[in-house]
Amino acid sequence: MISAARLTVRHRRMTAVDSLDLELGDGVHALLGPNGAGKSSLLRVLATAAGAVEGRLTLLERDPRRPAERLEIRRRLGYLPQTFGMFGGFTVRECVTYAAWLKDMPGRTAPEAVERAVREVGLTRRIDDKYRTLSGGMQRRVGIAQALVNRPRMLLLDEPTTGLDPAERERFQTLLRHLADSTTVVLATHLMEDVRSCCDSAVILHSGRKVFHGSLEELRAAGGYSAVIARHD
Ligand SMILES: Nc1ncnc2c1ncn2[C@@H]1O[C@H](COP(=O)(O)OP(=O)(O)OP(=O)(O)O)[C@@H](O)[C@H]1O
Repeated sequence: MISAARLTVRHRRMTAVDSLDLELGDGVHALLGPNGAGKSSLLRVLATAAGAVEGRLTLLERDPRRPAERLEIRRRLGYLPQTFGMFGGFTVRECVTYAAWLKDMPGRTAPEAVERAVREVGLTRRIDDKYRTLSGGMQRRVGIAQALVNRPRMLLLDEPTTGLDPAERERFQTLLRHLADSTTVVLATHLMEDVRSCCDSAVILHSGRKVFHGSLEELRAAGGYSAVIARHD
């Protein structure tokens, strides 16, 4: 559950997210908008990786400004940033175990959770291979496994399907549909195919402002993504 009121994010003098009001519950929510609209900036704040400068934010009924509550949020969070790197010498298992450790998962449940997450992204055969020996799409899937390992209640994905082959993209969309019942998923993407196949609703940002929030039917009724953007250009 994500609840934001007049949330504002700035990079120096540039306002990346401007006075955003947003309520998101369980389900898969597309976060759309042109390059530079503020999607990644918003996701970083929702992931508690950066602070908002103004406004109110509640994540999973907790206040991320309070250190103890922020820790509780992080334990229940999965975040795949737009770009990420791992130590090339780590194996897939070690990369995902490292994420489990950062999320404070109990040592006795972590190994099984790591294997499950690696299976969910289809990398079981490569689990003991080094990260640097994987293809770009496979490295992306390691990032997805890291985000999934703690069975997060809130899952934030910044362009997760970039570089995935069609079969893996489909597997990923199916996985998100399974998670939708019990997880608040925010999926920043430029791919309308991802939106159509697995999202319940769409939020469109334009120059840091929310210009649309509704179901996919409502988006169609509004003329589709391009029409909404054109009205605000
Ligand atoms: N670290 C930073 N320092 C300064 N400005 C930044 C920084 N990160 C983002 N910005 C600016 O904030 C605005 C929003 O960028 P952001 O990356 O959030 O957009 P986006 O919607 O994710 O774009 P894209 O679709 O290209 O990934 C842009 O104008 C960008 O130049």
